[in-house]
Amino acid sequence: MQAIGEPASTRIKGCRVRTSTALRRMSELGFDFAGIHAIDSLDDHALSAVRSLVDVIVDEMLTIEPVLLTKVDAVAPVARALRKTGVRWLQLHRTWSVDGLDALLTALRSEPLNTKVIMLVDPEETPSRELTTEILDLVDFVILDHRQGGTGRLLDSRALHRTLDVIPIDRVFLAGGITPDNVASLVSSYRPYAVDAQSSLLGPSGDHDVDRLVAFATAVRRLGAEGGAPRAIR
Ligand SMILES: O=C(O)c1ccccc1N[C@@H]1O[C@H](COP(=O)(O)O)[C@@H](O)[C@H]1O
Repeated sequence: MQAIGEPASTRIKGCRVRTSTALRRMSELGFDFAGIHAIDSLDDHALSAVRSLVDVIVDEMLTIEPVLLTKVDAVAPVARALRKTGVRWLQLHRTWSVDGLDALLTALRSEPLNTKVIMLVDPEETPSRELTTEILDLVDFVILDHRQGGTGRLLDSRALHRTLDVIPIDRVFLAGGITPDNVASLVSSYRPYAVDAQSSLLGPSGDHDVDRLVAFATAVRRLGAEGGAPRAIR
């Protein structure tokens, strides 16, 4: 995986990874991040499923970073989940209060994991400039997506542009309806730190579809190899 701060092409995150097969395939294809869901609960059952995927990454030395994705918004269970699974990247798919976030980060600082936090900002909710700036002061990255998540719908472009006036693009995971067909154009236009896709990578069975994974990774990597298309004027 590319290191933070390295000038590099846009990273790729694939979400809702549930099987070791999908994990291996994504790693082989050069996906940088695997989003592993524990959306509504961080109980032992959910954490053991996350842990078994993390074990595959560690045991097989896969070059993909697991991201724990949750809507749980309480400090103790989130800190425990990271401790129990060994995951170092956390996606909070819910807007925390600034005080809550502060408490979480204080708790995480006492852990040895050096967790990177990605927090949801939904551009269509027109977050205030002040709130967005406060969030940016606390977290490492934001994910721009619909609050609901997993919608397969693109963000409204005017709302997206408004939000990107406040958030540096190299701290953005861009999500929401990104597909193998539209990802090249979005990367060329915005050059986010990472693109994130879920619905478009799943086949009818709900599992990751190999052809879609290949098409998605190829579309992003081809741009990187070409040095990227010129940034679009917004
Ligand atoms: O997929 C879900 O059900 C989900 C539920 C709650 C929060 C996030 C969820 N999914 C995340 O949504 C983005 C984008 O998905 P899509 O490409 O638009 O389908 C991705 O990070 C998913 O992990």
